[in-house]
Amino acid sequence: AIGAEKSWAQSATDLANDAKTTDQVLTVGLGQGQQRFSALDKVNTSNVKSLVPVWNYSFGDNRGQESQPLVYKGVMYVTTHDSTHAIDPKTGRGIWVNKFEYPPETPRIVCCGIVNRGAAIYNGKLYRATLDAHVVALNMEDGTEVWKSKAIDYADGYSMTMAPLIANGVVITGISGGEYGIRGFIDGWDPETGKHLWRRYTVPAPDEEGGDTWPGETYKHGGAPTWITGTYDPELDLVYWGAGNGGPWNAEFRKGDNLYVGSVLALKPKTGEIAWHYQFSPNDPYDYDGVNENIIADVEIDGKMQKVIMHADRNGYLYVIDRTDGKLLRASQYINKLNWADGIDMKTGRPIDSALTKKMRATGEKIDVWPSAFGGKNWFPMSYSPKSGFVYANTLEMGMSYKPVEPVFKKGTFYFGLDLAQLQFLFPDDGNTGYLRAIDPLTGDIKWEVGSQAANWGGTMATAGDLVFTGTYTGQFKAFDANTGEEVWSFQTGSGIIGQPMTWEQDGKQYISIASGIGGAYRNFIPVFGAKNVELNKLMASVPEGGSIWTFALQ
Ligand SMILES: O=C(O)c1cc(C(=O)O)c2c(n1)C(=O)C(=O)c1cc(C(=O)O)[nH]c1-2
Repeated sequence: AIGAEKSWAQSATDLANDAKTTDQVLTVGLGQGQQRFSALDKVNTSNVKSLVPVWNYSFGDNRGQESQPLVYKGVMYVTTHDSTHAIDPKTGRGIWVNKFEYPPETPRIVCCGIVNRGAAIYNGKLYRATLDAHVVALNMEDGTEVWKSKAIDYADGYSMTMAPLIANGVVITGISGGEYGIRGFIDGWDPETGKHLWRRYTVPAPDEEGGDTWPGETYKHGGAPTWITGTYDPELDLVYWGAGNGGPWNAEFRKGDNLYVGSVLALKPKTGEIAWHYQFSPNDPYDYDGVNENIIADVEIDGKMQKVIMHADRNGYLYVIDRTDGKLLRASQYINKLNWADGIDMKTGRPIDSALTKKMRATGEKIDVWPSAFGGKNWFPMSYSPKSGFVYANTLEMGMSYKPVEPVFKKGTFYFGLDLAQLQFLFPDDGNTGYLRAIDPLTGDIKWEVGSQAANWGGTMATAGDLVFTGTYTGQFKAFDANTGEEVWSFQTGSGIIGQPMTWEQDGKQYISIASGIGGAYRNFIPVFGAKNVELNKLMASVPEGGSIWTFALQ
């Protein structure tokens, strides 16, 4: 049988080396630091024109496909919202499928897309989360369930879409539900038994540190969801995990900084203890979340090598932060239009409220704010190439009309405190709702950009072959020259792409994979809150559903 000789030796060392070992991909992000950079250069700018599909595997599922596949010892593992698949990565033949059910009412408490973003693997088991807020371990050999542990009751507005993270022998998971007035947290689990080890609330109780940043009982529905997988630095033994928007969005009913809304937390993986935090958007009135990925890199800044994380926040600023202590090193605007703030105060690390935000806070008047609640970049991860020194990000150019009103908490329903009848997405005159951008993380300079009418909603991957791969909403999987932005290859995958590219090598050949299958928040919300953009809606409606995974190699 395929993979029968496996020793299941993947360990903490294998995980730490994942970015270097090109014959396997053990982690979402192509390494614990999630640079999404591959050292493979067999496919490069001079031969990428000969990239052709090797196989296509159907999930038999019409939901959005956001999962990044993993490859270990000649088997590919990929997740959907309700199934996990093991596939022979050379032929696309299925090996096993684990299909599971969640209560049919679950989608009602999922804000943005019936999706799953991937799995983690460790010591012979594959870990994933379920939409109804469970964590599951599967036997990698045959897909049977080893354990299943409940994180929390989905009926209270909690769900799970992220991939788990393995750090220092602990399975770590976050939670979704920021639109439903949850109280966010991060959990640690025992990988062998599924025993719950610790919970770190991302909204502190009144008697905990940071508890005084929440008035009265507001912390109970304070949000700060943790729906994007964190990164791990084994040397510092710190996990970097984002905490999202406040509940309700309307911040006048929770005056204060509201820790740890819109923040990155540095956690000790064994205990969940907080080593430091940095808050991107104190009080966050606009659903700017703070959950986006934190890429680990070592870069020269001010004449010395520094251990940093890079983070393109939904609030429109790209941050470089010292990952040893949380000190802000750089912050630069990475989108065209931003009017909620006048910049970041480099001394305090805090954004400076613009006159517009001050007016909204003082009067409660309707405003047109940029970026929109989707942010300058949503969940779809950027990549960082240590070769070029640039990050490659799919960015968004949208604003929103925003009218705060008094919030009403009702279990399992949207907790916004906004007049939804007046919530509208706003679009730039030139018709580009998003750009793929090569950005210098230290200056914010944009080296090149490629605009799209329907914004790209998937991740990017950079390679040593000087290529950047990403997919489009309308279904083309594309490669760009990392240095010039020239489109050098394209293939239509049949449905829209909102997945995360990955690559590995097997028997001397480089393979590149991407899931195709439209869905996610852009699909769900643009037709409702962006209905005035008739052309965009027509284009988006023309994209057929259909979940599958494609794998490519040189002819
Ligand atoms: O606050 C949350 O808990 C939460 C969860 C999720 C999710 O789990 O997918 C999204 C968001 N928020 C969100 O704000 C958002 O824009 C978003 C986009 C998507 C997607 O899959 O396209 N998910 C989510």
